[in-house]
Amino acid sequence: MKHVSVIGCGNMGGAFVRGLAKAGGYRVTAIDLDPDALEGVADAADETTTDSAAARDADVVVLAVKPSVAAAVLDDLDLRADQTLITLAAGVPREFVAAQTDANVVRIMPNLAAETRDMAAAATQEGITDEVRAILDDLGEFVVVDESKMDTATAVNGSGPAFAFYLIEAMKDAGVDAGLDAEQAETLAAQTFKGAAETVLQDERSVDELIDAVCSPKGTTIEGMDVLWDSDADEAVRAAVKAAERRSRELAEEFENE
Ligand SMILES: NC(=O)C1=CN([C@@H]2O[C@H](COP(=O)(O)OP(=O)(O)OC[C@H]3O[C@@H](n4cnc5c(N)ncnc54)[C@H](OP(=O)(O)O)[C@@H]3O)[C@@H](O)[C@H]2O)C=CC1
Ligand SMILES: O=C(O)[C@@H]1CCC=N1
Repeated sequence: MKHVSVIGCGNMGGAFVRGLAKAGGYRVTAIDLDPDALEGVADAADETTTDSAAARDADVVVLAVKPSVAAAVLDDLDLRADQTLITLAAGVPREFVAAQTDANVVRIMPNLAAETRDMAAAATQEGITDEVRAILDDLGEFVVVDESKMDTATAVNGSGPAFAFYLIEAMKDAGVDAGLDAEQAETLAAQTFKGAAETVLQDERSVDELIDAVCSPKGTTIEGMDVLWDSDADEAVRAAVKAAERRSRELAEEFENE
């Protein structure tokens, strides 16, 4: 059984802890300075502690604190060369982390769906091991990218859930405005996004072919698609991704200047 310690059990670290607990086969230690954060993962973790020294007992340590406190946490950690440290802080270069620990370091960009084991993650080739691959497999889907692509991955799959939540809400609101019950509209909108995503992942057809499959001749969908094709909706999504990517680059520059 692999022993994984998660340092920082807020939104992302907490999702990691709960996802690993659901996957099974892991001993999970949750580490956070905030007792409320530990309370939030107490049901899922095998043990909780405020003492970061506990990370020395793990095979794999997940550093899930804010980029601004990563350096201070690393300063206190005294990991061994036979341990792997997964860093997931946005904009924090792998080399910055590797320079402060003896552990093998891999940088990943995960997302909140670690909790339901539907995570999309990007990982650097450098530092990836079979045990890291197994963890990422257990929490969803992952791709290996060159670290130069990490700012883009941060925007697409790290920030991406927020963009998808926004689109689901827009679909839900449209249903509510037209008279659907709010709870039912949320179920229909969210399940539609989930089903569409699953279809894209599993179906051999391209997205254009799938759109075509939904558009019956002279039917309803083509009327809605004409509105979308004539709009700037795709431009707005691109602009959101670009803005998040730019911020990831800015964060990285702050670390490169340290
Ligand atoms: N949120 C997301 O969807 C994603 C986040 N990330 C990355 O994950 C990291 C964490 O983000 P997020 O989970 O949103 O942040 P949160 O603030 O929700 O969680 C961070 C947690 O770390 C705790 N913490 C602070 N200092 C220490 C310390 N020295 N030792 C142990 N724990 C500490 C915080 O406690 P306190 O609140 O008391 O400070 C908090 O509970 C960031 O680097 C972010 O870039 C990556 C992908 C997606
Ligand atoms: O907003 C952020 O900075 C973090 C990184 C990706 C998702 N959340």
